[in-house]
Amino acid sequence: MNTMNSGISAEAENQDEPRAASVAEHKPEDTVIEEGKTVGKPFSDDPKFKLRNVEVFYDQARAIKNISLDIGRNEVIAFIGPSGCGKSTFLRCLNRMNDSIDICRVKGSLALDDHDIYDPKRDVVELRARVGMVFQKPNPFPKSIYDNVAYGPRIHGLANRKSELDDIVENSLRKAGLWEEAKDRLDATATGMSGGQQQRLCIARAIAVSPEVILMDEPCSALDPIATARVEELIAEMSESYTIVIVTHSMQQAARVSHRTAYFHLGHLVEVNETNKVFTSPQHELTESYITGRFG
Ligand SMILES: Nc1ncnc2c1ncn2[C@@H]1O[C@H](COP(=O)(O)OP(=O)(O)OP(=O)(O)O)[C@@H](O)[C@H]1O
Repeated sequence: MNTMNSGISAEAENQDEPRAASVAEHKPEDTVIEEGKTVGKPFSDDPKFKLRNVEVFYDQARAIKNISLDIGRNEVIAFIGPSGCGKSTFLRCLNRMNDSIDICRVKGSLALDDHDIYDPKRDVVELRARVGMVFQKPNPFPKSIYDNVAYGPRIHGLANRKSELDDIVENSLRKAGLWEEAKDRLDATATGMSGGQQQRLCIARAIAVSPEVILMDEPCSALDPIATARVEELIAEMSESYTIVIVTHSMQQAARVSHRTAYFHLGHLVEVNETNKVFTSPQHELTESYITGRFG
C-alpha cells in the first residue's frame, strides 16, 4: 500500500526525463491523444475485470473512447482526471449502473471473471450483488441501522434464520468499522447518524451481500477529514478481501489508498501504472500536467 501523501508535484518535477522540456513549450491542452493508446501498465496477470475497446455514448456524444484495461483481483485501483473526463461513466459500466440511463450505450468487451457483463441473459441484480457500489453522497434507506444492512441479505435470501441475519449484520458493521458505534442503537433510524457514519453504513450495506468488488464513486467528497481518514483506513482493510475501484478528485487520496492509478482525459485512458510511479514519474505529459496542477 502506498502511503505518500505529500510532495507529489515536487517529486514529479524533479525527474530528469527529456519530456520535461517539451511540456514547457506548448500548452497541455494542445496535446494530441492517440486513441486507444494507454501508456504504462494497463493489463494485469490476474485480472478480475478484462475490459477491451470500451466505448460509451450518451446519444451521439462519445464519453468513453476505446479504453482497454484490466483490473486485478484484490487490487485497489484509483480513477483520476479532470472533471467530465469519464471516470464515473467508466466505473458505472462495471456493474451496469448505466443501464438506467436511456440515452447511454456501451460498446466493446467487458468481462468479470471472463464472463460478459453485458450478456443480455445476465442477471443484473446478481451482478450488482457481486459488484457493489458506494456513492458520493451517503444514501442510507430511511430505515433502522439494522434494516439498512439486513436489506440486501433479505432480498437475496442469504439468511434462513434471524440469528443468521443478526450475524451478517454484526459482521458487516464490524468490517465497516461501525459496530462499536452502532451496536446499542441498531433500531435507531440511519438518517440520524453523522455523514461519516452514514457512509460507513453504506459500506456495511454493500459488504452484507458478500460482494467480490466494491465500486466507490468519490466516497469521501461529502465527509470531513476525520471521517475521510476512517474510510481510507477501511479501504486498506477491505483490500484484503475485495477488489476496489475508487473514483477520486483527491490525488493525495489516490496516493494513500491505491495500488494502481488510472489517469483519464477527455474520455481517453491516458496512463495507468503503479500509483507511486504515476505520481513520481508519470510517462505521459498530460498525466504530469494534471498531477502538477497545470489543469484540472
Ligand atoms: N446522464 C448523462 N447524460 C448525458 N451526458 C452525460 C451523462 N452523464 C455524464 N455525461 C457526460 O459524459 C462525460 C463524462 O462524464 P462523467 O460524469 O463520467 O465524468 P467524470 O470524470 O466522472 O466527471 P466528474 O469528475 O465531474 O464527476 C461528460 O461530458 C458528461 O457531461
